[in-house]
Amino acid sequence: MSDTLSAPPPALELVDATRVFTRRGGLFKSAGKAVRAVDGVSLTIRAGETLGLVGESGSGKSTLGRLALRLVEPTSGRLLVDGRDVTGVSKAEMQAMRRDIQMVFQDPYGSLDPRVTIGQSIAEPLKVHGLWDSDGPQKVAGVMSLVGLDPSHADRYPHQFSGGQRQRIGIARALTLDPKILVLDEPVSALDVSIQAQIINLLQRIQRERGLSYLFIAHDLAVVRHVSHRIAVMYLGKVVEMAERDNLYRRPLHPYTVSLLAAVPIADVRMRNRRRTSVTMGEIGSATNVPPGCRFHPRCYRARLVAAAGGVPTERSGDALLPRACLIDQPALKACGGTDQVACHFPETPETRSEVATAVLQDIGYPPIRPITL
Ligand SMILES: Nc1ncnc2c1ncn2[C@@H]1O[C@H](COP(=O)(O)OP(=O)(O)OP(=O)(O)O)[C@@H](O)[C@H]1O
Repeated sequence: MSDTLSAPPPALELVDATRVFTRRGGLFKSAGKAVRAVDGVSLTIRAGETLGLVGESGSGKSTLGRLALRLVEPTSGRLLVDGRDVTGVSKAEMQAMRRDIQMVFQDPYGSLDPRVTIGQSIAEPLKVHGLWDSDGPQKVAGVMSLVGLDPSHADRYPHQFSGGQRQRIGIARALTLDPKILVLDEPVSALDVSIQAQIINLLQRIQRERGLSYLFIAHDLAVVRHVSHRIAVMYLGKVVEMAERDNLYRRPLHPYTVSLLAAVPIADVRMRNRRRTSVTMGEIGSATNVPPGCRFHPRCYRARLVAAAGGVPTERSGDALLPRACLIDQPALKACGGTDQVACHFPETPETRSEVATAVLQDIGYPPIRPITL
């Protein structure tokens, strides 16, 4: 059977989704400037799968998660749920559709009213959606048991629970309406490692039992590797690489992914002795002043490798000599914002396959980037 026939149907699709914010607040230099928090992102979450979403702080992950629920409205682009275009539907229709997509936040304490019992909090979505009836208490007890909470504790208050238990309450709340999709925004980041494992096991068990789809947003690459079927990597509003989990970790193609996975300073070939230096990664670029061309180019070790090896037209940008193609917008750069596993636009040059490139990649613990045809 072909992949197309056997692949599970899409549960959620974002098509060319963009969200632009205008910074408020006169005190900051960036005030009044536009931030393209999500910039032309297309992705699909298939039924029953976990799509991991990684990237540094400020890369647009939370905004993308909120776009999926239309908690923030897209500036442009489309949102499809179960194949149905819900981009332009009314607020009331969208509210009804939210039964199918729910969100779990990093800080469940922040989203739980300290004056309200956890039973009432878990029941709230049923009440908001007009679904509270005589079966309500049983549903609340059922969902509490599902997440490993004792239903007899329904009349307790949030402060009477530990961090891990509060995250279970947050998950129970999200499950009350029996959704098909959960957007999990850093759901374990605030928890101790041992508790993280329990919550992840819980989420995986619920996914198996209920066939849920997850968009799992996280900084922690080890956690994302553990939970995801596929992974999307975001940088300054763009998805720069998306791949099956094992492909991404074994053979990252985008220099940003390589740098993220390496998470160690990368050898800078400009230094003849290849001494370790952190210049390659540096800080994430400015969201209000996105670099032209490939937006990762100011931090890209590979652009420097190519420029250092010669043979391509180069240009000076700041303190670095970089391939001109990295600095200008051209159709080939689309590969950097593509939706399948993609590389930057230099995969086929001899320079990227040079001994130096190989040495650098080995140095940071990854096999050389294999050439692909764009
Ligand atoms: N409501 C808003 N108004 C203005 N700018 C915003 C707003 N929300 C997000 N941004 C900006 O959009 C960009 C992406 O932010 P977002 O929170 O989506 O990133 P993130 O990858 O989730 O980061 P983090 O991991 O820190 O949550 C940032 O530059 C942020 O400052």
